[in-house]
Amino acid sequence: MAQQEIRAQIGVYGLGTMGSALALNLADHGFDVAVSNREADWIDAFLPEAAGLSGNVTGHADLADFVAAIASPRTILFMIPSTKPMDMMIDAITPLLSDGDTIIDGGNADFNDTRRRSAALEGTGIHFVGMGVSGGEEGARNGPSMMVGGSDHSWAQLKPMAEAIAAKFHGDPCVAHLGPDGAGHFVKTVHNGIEYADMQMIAEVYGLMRDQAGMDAGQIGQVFDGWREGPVASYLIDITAKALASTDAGTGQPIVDVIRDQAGQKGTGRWTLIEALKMGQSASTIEAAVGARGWSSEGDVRRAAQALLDPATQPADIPGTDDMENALLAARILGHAQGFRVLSAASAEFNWDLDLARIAEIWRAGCIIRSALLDEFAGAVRAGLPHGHLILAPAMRTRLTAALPGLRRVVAAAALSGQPVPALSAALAWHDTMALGRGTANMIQAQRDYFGAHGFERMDQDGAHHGDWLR
Ligand SMILES: NC(=O)C1=CN([C@@H]2O[C@H](COP(=O)(O)OP(=O)(O)OC[C@H]3O[C@@H](n4cnc5c(N)ncnc54)[C@H](OP(=O)(O)O)[C@@H]3O)[C@@H](O)[C@H]2O)C=CC1
Ligand SMILES: O=C(CO)[C@H](O)[C@H](O)COP(=O)(O)O
Repeated sequence: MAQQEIRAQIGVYGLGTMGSALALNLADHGFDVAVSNREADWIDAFLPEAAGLSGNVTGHADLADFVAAIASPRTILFMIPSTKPMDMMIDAITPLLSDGDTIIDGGNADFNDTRRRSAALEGTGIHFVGMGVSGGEEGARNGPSMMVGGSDHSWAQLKPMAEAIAAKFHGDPCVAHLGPDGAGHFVKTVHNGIEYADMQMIAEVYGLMRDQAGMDAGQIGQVFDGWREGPVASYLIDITAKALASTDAGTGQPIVDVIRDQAGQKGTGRWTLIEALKMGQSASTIEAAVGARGWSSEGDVRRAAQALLDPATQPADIPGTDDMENALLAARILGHAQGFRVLSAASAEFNWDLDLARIAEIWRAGCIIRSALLDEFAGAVRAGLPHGHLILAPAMRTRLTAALPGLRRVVAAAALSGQPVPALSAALAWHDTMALGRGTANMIQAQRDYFGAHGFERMDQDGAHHGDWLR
């Protein structure tokens, strides 16, 4: 067969961490892959890695050659920054494409951009897919979780390849077509928001052990190692245990002890919040996590403030590690419940008809937030959420009743001893807000009516009312 007759089933553009791993995963599963990259050197460096895999991998420095190497209708996956570079690449590649071809943005995109790009290509015959990919480099290489938004036509093209390379939970591929345009990227954004909250909660418990219980990294690592099999078992607990056991080659110290306490962020956590707030939702655990990353960047101020601020700490019994495990368990349920609530609101807002149970199912393996609890979440969502809330599902109520005492003791001890636990506190405060039939918003309404004549509803009469305020 002549060389030009061999056409790849998929093109992968962008051979960075994620693109190269996904291309290798595809080739490992027998798919023929055409690859390209802005800097051609990366293509030459990449191709030897793909040698010997079952699929044929060809490299193409020229964009037109890359497109020509892919069988029609084409499926082209971009793993590049989903910001300006994605717009530039859409502009560059679109004139080379034909009716029925699909461009996939597999990066972490703001779903508003995905909707804009989908709308711009509407009617051109070219389809646009926003696909969230989770699992980091290792997941991309060996089985990620993927959240797809786009047309049925594109999904039909992509499905066999996506299902083959996805992580499997008891044989079920962790990938699904979740809706049109921005649905996949929105779900990935909320996944990352939950990821932020979970990471922050773990960091807070680590802080209690380090700063209040006086444990060193090795000792804390052993506690997390012991949690790898229990109810809080998760990928993030796993890597926390491994990170705590890792040593810095240069100094011989635990590596966590030489890392500056300043967290980076690329936007997905913040986007979750922005979208939640726009829809009148509060994802307070995620907000606490995003805020904590923000405050962490003010290291110089915090070091100066430590000498100036008196925390007026009070004696506290530092809870044992069983309480801390329960605190993480309860807070993880509450954090996920907020995430699912945001998804549910977005589904209604954008008419996506998101299948929340399927979303929970495709998060059971491959993704960063995979955990022992996710199968329980999936079961609870599939059974139907009372009043639309995960925390009201019978299995979750049972779990919360057992774990909340630990969360309360941890938050109380942290407050007394001056240890910041913003995400754990936010989780508890949200639980208690939801558990209080008569809250305190009557006072907010009184104040609003007092200063602004905004009116209020009464419990005993219909209609809008004003108070006879003393002035
Ligand atoms: N790393 C992770 O854990 C995860 C990342 N993602 C997302 O995947 C995408 C890729 O991330 P990752 O692989 O980590 O990033 P890398 O930095 O490893 O690679 C970035 C890739 O984008 C290319 N690129 C950058 N700018 C441009 C441009 N202007 N035009 C064309 N190509 C460009 C780079 O090409 P060049 O070699 O020429 O610089 C390179 O191939 C991002 O959207 C990221 O958010 C999603 C899930 C997890
Ligand atoms: O999508 C991911 C994991 O799911 C990426 O690793 C992402 O970069 C994580 O977000 P941030 O860099 O803001 O911590």
